[in-house]
Amino acid sequence: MTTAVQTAKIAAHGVEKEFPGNKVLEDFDLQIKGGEFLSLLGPSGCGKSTFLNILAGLETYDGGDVLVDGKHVEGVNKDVGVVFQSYALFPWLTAQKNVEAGLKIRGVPRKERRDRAAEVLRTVGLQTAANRLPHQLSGGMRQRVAIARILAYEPDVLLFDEPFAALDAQTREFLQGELLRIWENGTTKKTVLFVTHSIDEAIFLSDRIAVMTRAPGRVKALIDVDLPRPRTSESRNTEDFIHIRSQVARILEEEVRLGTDNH
Ligand SMILES: Nc1ncnc2c1ncn2[C@@H]1O[C@H](COP(=O)(O)OP(=O)(O)OP(=O)(O)O)[C@@H](O)[C@H]1O
Repeated sequence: MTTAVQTAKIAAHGVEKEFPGNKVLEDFDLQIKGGEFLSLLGPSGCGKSTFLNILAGLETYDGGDVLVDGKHVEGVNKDVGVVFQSYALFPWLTAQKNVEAGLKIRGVPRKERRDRAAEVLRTVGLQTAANRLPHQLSGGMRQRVAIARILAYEPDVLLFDEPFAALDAQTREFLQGELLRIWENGTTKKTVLFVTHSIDEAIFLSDRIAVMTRAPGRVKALIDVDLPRPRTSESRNTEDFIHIRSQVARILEEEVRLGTDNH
């Protein structure tokens, strides 16, 4: 194992994963530094979610190494926060209680649960909606509750699996900005893996983008996103942004075309 693998916050080395009759990950290598925001892009079905689930301990793997803080991932890792596309909120609990539920599982005492939930709901701009049930919230608000729920227990590592994919374009851009604000203002920078299909979303948010091959997936290219922070909606119109977009699109298109040529 190389030194880089040992010192990275997240390290995947030679990861193999096969579902029955379906090789999904093959020789998958990726290192993410502590405090880095990395997005994972790739053709549909290339194994992005599978890798994220492996990191969260929700899925097993067949070979290679997957390490967080130098330790092999074995079983569900409570120090890792995951936000999925579907909000996964308890429909019968208010926003406040949904956030508290995550803390309860971790054994946080009641008073502290209440205070911390109120604080993170403020952080995501939902203080006035704390007593509403999920069906009384918009999609964007529900996803903010899901983000608040993981922020409440302060994991070092945040994993996002297309969290904004179900939202309208305007809400999506708004929440991208909000997520960056929260991440950039955190007292300790969290390490983020963000799975998305949107090239623009990946560029706007990330320090680096990993582009995967079609299945069986491995990392095909790593692209640095050297846009200054804090980023604003203006960042999206800069020459650098547009240049990175065409670079990433070219790599992705090549992979998708190779896939169709084979069928
Ligand atoms: N639990 C499972 N059992 C069997 N096959 C699975 C399972 N989970 C995923 N797969 C298959 O593994 C492959 C990779 O799926 P995965 O969801 O990781 O891809 P993805 O890159 O996230 O795709 P998308 O971009 O379309 O969301 C797909 O062919 C999928 O059908």
